[in-house]
Amino acid sequence: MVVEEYNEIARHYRIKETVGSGGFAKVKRAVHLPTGETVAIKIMDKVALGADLPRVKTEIEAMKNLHHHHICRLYQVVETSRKIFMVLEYCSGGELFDYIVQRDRLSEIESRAFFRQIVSAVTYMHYLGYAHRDLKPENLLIDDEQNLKLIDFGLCAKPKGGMSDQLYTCCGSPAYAAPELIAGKSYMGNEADLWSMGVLLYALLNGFLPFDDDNIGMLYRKIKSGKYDTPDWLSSESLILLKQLLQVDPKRRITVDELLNHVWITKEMGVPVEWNSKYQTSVLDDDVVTEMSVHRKVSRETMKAELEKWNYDYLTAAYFLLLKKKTSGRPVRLQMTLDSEPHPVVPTTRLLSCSVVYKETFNTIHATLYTLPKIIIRMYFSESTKKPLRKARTPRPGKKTRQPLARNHRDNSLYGPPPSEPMSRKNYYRRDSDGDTLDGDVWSLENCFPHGKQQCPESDKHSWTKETTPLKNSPCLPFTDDYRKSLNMEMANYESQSNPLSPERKCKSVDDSLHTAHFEPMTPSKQKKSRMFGSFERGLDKMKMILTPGRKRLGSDSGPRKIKASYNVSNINRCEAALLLDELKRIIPTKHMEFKENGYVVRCQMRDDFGKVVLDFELEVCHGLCGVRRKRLKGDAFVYKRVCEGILADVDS
Ligand SMILES: Nc1ncnc2c1ncn2[C@@H]1O[C@H](COP(=O)(O)OP(=O)(O)OP(=O)(O)O)[C@@H](O)[C@H]1O
Repeated sequence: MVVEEYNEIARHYRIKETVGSGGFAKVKRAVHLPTGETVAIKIMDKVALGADLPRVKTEIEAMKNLHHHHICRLYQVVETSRKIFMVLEYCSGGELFDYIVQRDRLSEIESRAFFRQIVSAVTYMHYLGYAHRDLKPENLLIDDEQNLKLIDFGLCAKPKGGMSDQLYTCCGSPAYAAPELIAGKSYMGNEADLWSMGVLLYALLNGFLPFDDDNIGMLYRKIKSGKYDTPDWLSSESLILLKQLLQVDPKRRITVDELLNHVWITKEMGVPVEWNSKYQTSVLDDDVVTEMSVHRKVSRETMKAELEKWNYDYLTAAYFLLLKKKTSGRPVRLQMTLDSEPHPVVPTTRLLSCSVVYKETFNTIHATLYTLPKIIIRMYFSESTKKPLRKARTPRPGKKTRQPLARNHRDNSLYGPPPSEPMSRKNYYRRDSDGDTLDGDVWSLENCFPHGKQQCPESDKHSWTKETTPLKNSPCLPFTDDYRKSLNMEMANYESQSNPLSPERKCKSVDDSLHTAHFEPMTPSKQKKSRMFGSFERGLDKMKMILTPGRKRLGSDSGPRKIKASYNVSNINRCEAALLLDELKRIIPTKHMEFKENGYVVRCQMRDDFGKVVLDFELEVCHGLCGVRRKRLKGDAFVYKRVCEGILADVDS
């Protein structure tokens, strides 16, 4: 039963809303019940991961070794027969990308404050022998104290021979990729990271990318040339540092050691970047151990011995979260007893990190007793709207299949009607990422490196499945009320998610980046090429709508939501919500996107020619000054930005 997949995690966490999703995962906010602390839970489906499962292992292993105040902390890992849950430090401030979007570009002072944190995290990683290989503003989250936390270690590499070892796998996001990497040469992970940091710094200071082009070939040429615009507002020190970072010859590129003390980095602060971790893991905290031992009714020594196993189980999570409370000056108190008794998870594989002993003992008993699911599972699609599904093209294992270059073409057939091959109910459930009727081989984290050798897997070895859209004939189907309710449901809502986790690739190899070439070129008038994000905001600002009173929206009797100003809300003057919504709905299909409407929320999805959802975001018309809340759920941030700009430019025209 699907329910069982969540039992283990539900013992200690109350799951809340989805806060993001990537190629691999859906990320939910959750509350850790024993401490009351908020966490993020990254949920991955093993079948959907397929051959990318080793990347998850890479990420978990790296996060277990990396303990730094600017690296997102891993608290717990739960592996069930079909799911992997990573419980992570929650970053409430969103992505650095969105932060820049809101501000057009950052001041030099603010850029420096953020960049120092990035330098600190990356230097720490490099000293521990790790290269991140996917540094970009989407992978830097902001916590509630405005500190950056680096995430997404699925592509990181820890060369056996240390940083001097050459790497060969071409991965990461193309706009941030170093010239030696896109040239297909061997490269050094740390040098490639420094190039990406140059791109990042440029984006912070300017609000657009140094190398950008709709055409991937052209983008590569620009990167290899190392030539970029230097706007007037850049100080001479900034220009020097950018030049040192964006050196085409990796051997002439600045090193992290030089960076720590760089004149731009230390300007106005006077001190070099402190890269040593502020976290202490070699000695356990006495107060936390005492609190936990009292609750577990064991001696402090026993408690210490359990914690020192660093199993990344519920005990590790409780330890880290109590420690977090302590460091932020709050009482080190558990609000409920730490329950060691497992729920009846019936894993086909051993958990990666949880104590296996108790699981094996109790699983047998509970598997027998546990018959009634505790929660109701809803399917939000009614029969009439259930989408016909089909299996997407399945690249043959072993055969390296690249995403077709055709994505470069601006050919509508790429977005043509989704394949209509119907899928049986059985198959429907079979491919549901949160479903329990999936069959076939399910790998575990333990057996995903059969030869004990970590490889960057060829992500194209998936058996892709896709969900065709009910929008084929009708571009505007409202969500049902059930779905609306389900948005607020906690456990029961997993089955009713509108967008089951799709097995999108994690490794955005350079060829993969052709996703970015999907979009119509902007006409000169629409092209605000020099700006990375601002046009989106401006486009919204310029929307003028005619006032029409009192129109009601399906499923939104109460009208648009009132939302406070936030980093992802754009205010628009002089408009009426209903008309703004109509206009958005008119424009979105012209961008070859599907959408679903739920009240004043329009969820937009774009698929590639395999039918895979490559971009997924929400636009919500809000009340007040009339604003649009935007939320990227999935897909490349720059593609998202371009699509949104395109929509708004059309609304504006
Ligand atoms: N710890 C966190 N706190 C808050 N939000 C988070 C956290 N981790 C991830 N997210 C959100 O979820 C999104 C997806 O997470 P992540 O990048 O780890 O998933 P992924 O499947 O590995 O993504 P990708 O395909 O980009 O590699 C992030 O971009 C971010 O918006």
